[in-house]
Amino acid sequence: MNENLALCWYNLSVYVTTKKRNFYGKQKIHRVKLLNNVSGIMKTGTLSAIMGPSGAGKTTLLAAISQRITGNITGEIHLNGHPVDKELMLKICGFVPQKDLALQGLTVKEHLFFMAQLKMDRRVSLVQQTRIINSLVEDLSLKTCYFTLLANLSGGEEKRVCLAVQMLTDPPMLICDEPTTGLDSYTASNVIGLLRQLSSRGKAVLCTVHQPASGIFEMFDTVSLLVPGGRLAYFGDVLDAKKYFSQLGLICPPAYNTAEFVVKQLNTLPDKLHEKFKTSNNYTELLHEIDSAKKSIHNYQLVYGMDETFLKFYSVQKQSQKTQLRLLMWRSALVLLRNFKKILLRMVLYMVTAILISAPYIGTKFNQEGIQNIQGLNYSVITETVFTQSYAVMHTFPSEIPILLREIGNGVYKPIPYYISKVVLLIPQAIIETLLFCLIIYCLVETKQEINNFFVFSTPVIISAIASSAYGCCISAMFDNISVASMISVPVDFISYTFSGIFIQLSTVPFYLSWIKYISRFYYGVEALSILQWQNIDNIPCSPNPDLPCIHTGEMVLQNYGYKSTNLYWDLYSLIFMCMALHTLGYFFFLKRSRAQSAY
Ligand SMILES: Nc1ncnc2c1ncn2[C@@H]1O[C@H](COP(=O)(O)OP(=O)(O)OP(=O)(O)O)[C@@H](O)[C@H]1O
Repeated sequence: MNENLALCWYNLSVYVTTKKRNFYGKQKIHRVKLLNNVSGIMKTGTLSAIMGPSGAGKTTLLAAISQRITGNITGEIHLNGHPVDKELMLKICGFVPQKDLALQGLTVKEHLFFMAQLKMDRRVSLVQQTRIINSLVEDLSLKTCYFTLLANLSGGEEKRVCLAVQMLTDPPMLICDEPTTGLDSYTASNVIGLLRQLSSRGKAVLCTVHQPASGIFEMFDTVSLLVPGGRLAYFGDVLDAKKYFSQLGLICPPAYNTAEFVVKQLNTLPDKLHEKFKTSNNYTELLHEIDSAKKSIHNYQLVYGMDETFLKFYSVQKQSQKTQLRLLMWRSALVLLRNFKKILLRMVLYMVTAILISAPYIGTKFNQEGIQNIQGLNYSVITETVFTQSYAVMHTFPSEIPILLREIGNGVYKPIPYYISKVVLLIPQAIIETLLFCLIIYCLVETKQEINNFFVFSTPVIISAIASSAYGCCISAMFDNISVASMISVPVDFISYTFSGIFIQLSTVPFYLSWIKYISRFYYGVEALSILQWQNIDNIPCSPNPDLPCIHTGEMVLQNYGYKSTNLYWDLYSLIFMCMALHTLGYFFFLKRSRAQSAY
């Protein structure tokens, strides 16, 4: 990229709304200003820094400039004189976040190829992709960790992998949030050296640095200094910063780290430094520079209403949603297989539970006493299945959500292929686990009088399992916090299983509560299993004691629990409908969150 690009931001402010409760529990909405009229500029061939105390608003400024924030932004952002929109910024500006999020079960090679296929133009062949990846691996010294799992990378390697991912599309601008945090001074210097190289090759690079070690600060060309409240305290050449501070009477002692000195002043005199800067020559120069950068508009031609410089980024053809789905399924399956031990442990625990559940019912006779036992077993089978499948998804899905919301926010793929890939992988998992679970119970307990086919016995259980994993998906898409999801789920589940028909004769439930059974995952499963168990049975032996009541037929058993023998297909179809409704709801919650989430 040889063109001279200039991205300038003028009087940029960012607001967010926060909710606070007062002493009486009344909710008040506050509008908080995170950035306060900040201006600055970044240009091709320069390495710029943003520095300031923790919480000053450095990350917020980067996110606002790169248009990856969802808060309310005011002010102007111009690229070569044109107001720049989010779509273009996502395409031309790579963003390396402070904490990279990626599925840790992939190796560096797998992660780079996965990202290359989704981020690059789909017309780029695999051979070309490999060539680009190899050259990035060489440039960023990633050869030694090319086959290492992301989970095992060192801090410096992690930053370089993240940089490589952003470099795949060769964006002319690169924004890095604290690329040196957590690194020793040698590695930090290497990372900044790398960014320096990229800027000298014609990229505009901007990054935040917390407190750079001596020598690192001087590697930057320009610096923006922020004080708490997101206010600008300096913008200008790094080498002039020391002079500027000494003009204010703040003299950096000899042999003292300039960056450390500057940050100390920002912490101790925030208001004074902000006020002084607004009346300084540096600020006037900055405004003048922004003004002339805006006027460079005349040098660029518009083609189809777009700046011709960026036409190639607009014409990038992303992978189709079908290919995105295939790639996402490949990634999820790989991570799943790498977690083989966890899956095995889960499977073993599930099978042990099946044995423990069956144990009290082994030897159950088909007589009056056996009725309660068989119904108890039906209830245990469905309850265990519903809980296991719901809570397994509720605990695995949220851990991935921050990663994929960021990937979706950065335009790597669309929400729908991700959601489908997740569901498509969850279904076979639920089927296999439930089949093995049912097999153990079917073999250990003699409930085969009527259910003489194992697959008939397991069908309602499997459908309950699939509907329950849909419930888990829906709840975890709804809440970003697993503890809130669990808190909501516990009373919902408690009410649902109360209406399964085991604890209460369903026909005696008052009409204003009877609807609850229709939203109970437990009710449909237990009723379906009971119908399969008892339908067509008319020879249940009575107790030898003539004083005890006798239930002769299966129909009577069903009536006793408030179930209807004609409801079998209604139960199964209701579970299928519930599954589809929960996934649709889950997808919409997921979509809503992906739109509201900042992509940094
Ligand atoms: N969504 C939000 N709602 C409310 N406050 C927020 C939100 N995002 C950030 N803040 C607040 O804005 C301030 C600036 O945050 P930011 O992350 O930009 O700081 P920073 O300078 O990058 O800090 P650090 O160096 O510690 O990473 C902080 O006080 C933070 O708590």
